[in-house]
Amino acid sequence: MKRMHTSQVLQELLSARMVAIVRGITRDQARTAGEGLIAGGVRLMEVTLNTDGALHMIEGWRSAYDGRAHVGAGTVLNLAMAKEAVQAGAQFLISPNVDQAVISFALEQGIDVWPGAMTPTEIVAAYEAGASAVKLFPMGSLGIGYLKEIRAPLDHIPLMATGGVTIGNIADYFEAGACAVGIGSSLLPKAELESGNVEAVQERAAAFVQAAARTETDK
Ligand SMILES: O=C[C@H](O)COP(=O)(O)O
Repeated sequence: MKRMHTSQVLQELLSARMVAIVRGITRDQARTAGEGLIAGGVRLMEVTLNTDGALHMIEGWRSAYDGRAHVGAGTVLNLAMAKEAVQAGAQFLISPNVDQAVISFALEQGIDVWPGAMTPTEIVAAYEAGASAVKLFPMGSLGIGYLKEIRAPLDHIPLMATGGVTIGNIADYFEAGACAVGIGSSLLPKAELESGNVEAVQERAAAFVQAAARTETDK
């Protein structure tokens, strides 16, 4: 099995411990989001492919924030979408599902792929196929207890908890064993993006970055 445990993007994920997710935003809002996230210290940013103009946003963020953040594609459901995302410059691929063709393609391209899985069988299948981490989704519905139980037999697999992560519960996910979290709506509220308030995005992003940062008590 090919695995990329030493990739720079994975190291960044394990160090920053958070990925900012944008979904369903406009081009103007992507500019506001990008500027605020970067200013707030976010180092991994994902545009979901079910966002109109997602590929342009990935291209735009890549050229605007090169060297400051890694930009990836989310909601990569199949091989065709994976190819488009990589063509646009995506540096990592995230999915809500486990698709072997997407994983194989990412490995061929030397790009990290973090498929979304819920059950132990799906999680192990994704990892055995070569994913460098697995997105545990949807955490908002599964709950912290689920993550804790899954970690017991699967503590060799880095799990990125995604769905329902807020500033109020983010610490619980790390305590339960998440290697990182994916954060969408609570990090980038629609109203803030609609008003173009870069400072508000920056402030919120900085609070999440600080909450995700490793402390001495972390394992
Ligand atoms: O795919 C990930 C989710 O869209 C993020 O969920 P969230 O908005 O609850 O953070």
